[in-house]
Amino acid sequence: MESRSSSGDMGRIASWVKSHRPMYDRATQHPFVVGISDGSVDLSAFKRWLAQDYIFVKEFVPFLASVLLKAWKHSDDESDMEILLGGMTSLSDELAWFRKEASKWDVKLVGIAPQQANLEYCRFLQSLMLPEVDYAVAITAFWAIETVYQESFSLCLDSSSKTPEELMETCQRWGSANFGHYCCSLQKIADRCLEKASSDIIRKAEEAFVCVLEHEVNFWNMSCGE
Ligand SMILES: Cc1ncc(CO)c(N)n1
Repeated sequence: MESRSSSGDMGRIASWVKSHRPMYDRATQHPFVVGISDGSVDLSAFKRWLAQDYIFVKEFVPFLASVLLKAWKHSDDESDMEILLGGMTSLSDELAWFRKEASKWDVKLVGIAPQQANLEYCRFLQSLMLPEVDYAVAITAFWAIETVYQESFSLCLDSSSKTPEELMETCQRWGSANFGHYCCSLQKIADRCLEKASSDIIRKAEEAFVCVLEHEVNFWNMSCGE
């Protein structure tokens, strides 16, 4: 009998992580994050990341709103809405956390210009907000964006890591088991949508996944000051 998908028992998402492993690892084990986990991170790089990520997360709100709208229109599973709404709540929390963290580090958040890599990433988000972008494509990108941070920062919480105490809160925000659980829920939604998607949509979703990985690497590079 023919298997359910070209990837056999593995969901689409897991099969893409496998087939794009080198790029996935570049995004989730970047020197910036490795530097946090071994304590060698340059604090001026961390501060640059903090201010730039605040700009990014503000753009992430309308992106998530567009995903919510697509779920409302096209999802056949009511629980998607609940999961995404939970994500919206944590974004509101996250923005408040950025302001608190910035004041702790004496980092300015107002009047900061987004750097090139950030601008390009935000532009990519905007392209995914268009109504003609399929729910399956948007939710795949959303899963990927959250998961890169989850994998990255959970590395900094490993028992063998030497993450500086003052950076632990940052790492816990995205690296926690709770956030990991949320990413798994997003993966299940994406896999379910992709199971029913046309080959054209599947191709676009894979492209969006790879684009997210590239933008994430560029974002880390920018934070390192490259
Ligand atoms: C650049 C970037 N990627 C992912 C996340 C996760 O929300 C974030 N805050 N910033």
